[in-house]
Amino acid sequence: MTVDREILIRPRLHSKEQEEEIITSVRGGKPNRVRNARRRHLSTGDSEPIIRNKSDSSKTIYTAGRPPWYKSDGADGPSPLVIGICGGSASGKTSVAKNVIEGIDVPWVVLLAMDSFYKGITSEKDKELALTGDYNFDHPDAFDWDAMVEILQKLKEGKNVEVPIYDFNTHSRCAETKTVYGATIIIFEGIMTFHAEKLRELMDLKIFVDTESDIRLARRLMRDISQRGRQINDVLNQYNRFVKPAYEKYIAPTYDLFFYRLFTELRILHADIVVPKGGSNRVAIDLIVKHIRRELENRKYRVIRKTSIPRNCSDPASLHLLPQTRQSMGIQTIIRDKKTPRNEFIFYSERLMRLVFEYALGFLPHEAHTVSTPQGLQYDGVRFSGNGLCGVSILRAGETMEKALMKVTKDIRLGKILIQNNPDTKNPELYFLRLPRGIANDHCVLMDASIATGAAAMMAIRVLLDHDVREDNILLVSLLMAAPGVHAIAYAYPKVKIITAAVDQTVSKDFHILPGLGNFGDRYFGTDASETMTGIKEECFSTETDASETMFGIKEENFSSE
Ligand SMILES: Nc1ncnc2c1ncn2[C@@H]1O[C@H](COP(=O)(O)OP(=O)(O)O)[C@@H](O)[C@H]1O
Ligand SMILES: O=c1ccn([C@@H]2O[C@H](COP(=O)(O)O)[C@@H](O)[C@H]2O)c(=O)[nH]1
Repeated sequence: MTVDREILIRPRLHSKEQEEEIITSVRGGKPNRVRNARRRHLSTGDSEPIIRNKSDSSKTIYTAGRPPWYKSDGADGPSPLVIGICGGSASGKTSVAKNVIEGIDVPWVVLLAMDSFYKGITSEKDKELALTGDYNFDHPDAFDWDAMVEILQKLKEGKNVEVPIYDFNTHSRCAETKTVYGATIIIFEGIMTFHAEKLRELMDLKIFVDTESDIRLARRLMRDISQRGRQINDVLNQYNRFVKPAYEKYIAPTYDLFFYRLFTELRILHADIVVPKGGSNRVAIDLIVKHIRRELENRKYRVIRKTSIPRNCSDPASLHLLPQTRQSMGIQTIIRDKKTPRNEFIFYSERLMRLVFEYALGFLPHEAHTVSTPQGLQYDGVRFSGNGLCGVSILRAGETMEKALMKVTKDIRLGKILIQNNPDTKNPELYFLRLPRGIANDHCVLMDASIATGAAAMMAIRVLLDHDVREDNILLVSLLMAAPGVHAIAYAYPKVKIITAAVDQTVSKDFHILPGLGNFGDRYFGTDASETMTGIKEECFSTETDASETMFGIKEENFSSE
């Protein structure tokens, strides 16, 4: 397993040390709260959980999975396709996985490494053995099989999981874990991925990467010396004592008839496809990609949005509804009225925004704070006790809320996310991203004027999490939400506080909130729906970005807004 510089998105602000941190990244998503600039070799955790598609730079793939769109009520949704990739150490498993991911071109993919499940060593004696290549990491007993099965099973069910992170330098698990979400496709790669029956049962396709032993040894020598801090003699010793025999006994018999006959009592042939020459075998990769695409088509992959909720389903604990006073009800009545002219619609919706923001700010952490009044007396009050506060709008309707947020919060830093539905796949896609600098330590007010199925909001939450914002530091604020959207978001992200002025019960088949208030953006901006798609993008890119800076089709920019 190696670091591929090319496929990482690197935001431009990084200093040399931060850059160092990024290129130490390995496969998968971002380690939680890993802030170590020291170059480390970890089992998992690309610093940016994104892969750029080399053949089409406008496509972006999220390798830490996608939010569990399905099962907002524990119900259906197509099961993800699980692909197992097995092969000897340094055979090119990771390279094959990445080439396949780029070829299949779906936005949400989980890339999980078996290395993450090494038990690791704790005793001083074992550490000394590991140093000289005398500890056996190539035996099934070196892995935590129960954790592997549990995590893969959960991902297959669309749930999010905490994946351990393994440090090859210290031969131990890191304190941090990495949050990974279920996805359309889950790729699980490692030296013994076909070893356990319970794991094999979860796999829909089993690929074996077959690379000559001398090439594997040469690659391993280079990798272990340059990335895992080993000495040449120790690498050779470990290879001869453990890696080679384990390959012949546990790995090769899962696909190779010769070794299978030698160890027939242990293994049967499991691989569906054998890829000779690994990642450079374009023909094999193309065939695999075609097969996977056909499978996905058969499974009818779509973001299935919930347009209803089960009967008697109570409100989730994370939902906070603005107190329904006559004042807020009166404003709602005006903005829901189709006869309300645009200037009044803007005026009253902005009033409602201020009310809902004031209410939302009450959910931020506060601490006791005493001040002296001009009369020389003390007043025991409270003040905001968080690190910082920022607002992020989901374009375009969320942008209408920025002015109201700035009226109630002084000097707030703002960011924007543009998410649009792909008209063919109906999947939400990320087009534009501009987040305030240092957002990871902030409480973040995520805003959208109306939320129907919750798909765009969930993607936006996911983007914030990918930028290290803590789930419990996110306040999702809107004027109107549909109940199915509330439940879907609360199920996927239970720690996000959902704050809204109103909840309507129904979403129509074409994803309109009923009774609703119409298309908020169109009514606010005075546009009509047919102009909306192109209008938003042009508006967004012409005012906020420099097209030359657009990376990989998504503009990702960190800035501080004064
Ligand atoms: N087809 C190839 N040609 C040249 N080098 C390769 C090829 N495939 C992989 N490598 C290199 O070999 C090393 C191991 O590859 P990797 O995909 O990480 O293997 P694994 O995941 O099986 O350990 C890496 O340094 C990688 O860049
Ligand atoms: O602490 C450790 C854990 C594992 N290894 C070696 O790693 C390879 C598996 O990783 P690949 O990326 O698939 O090559 C395995 O052969 C172990 O020998 C280690 O050296 N130290």
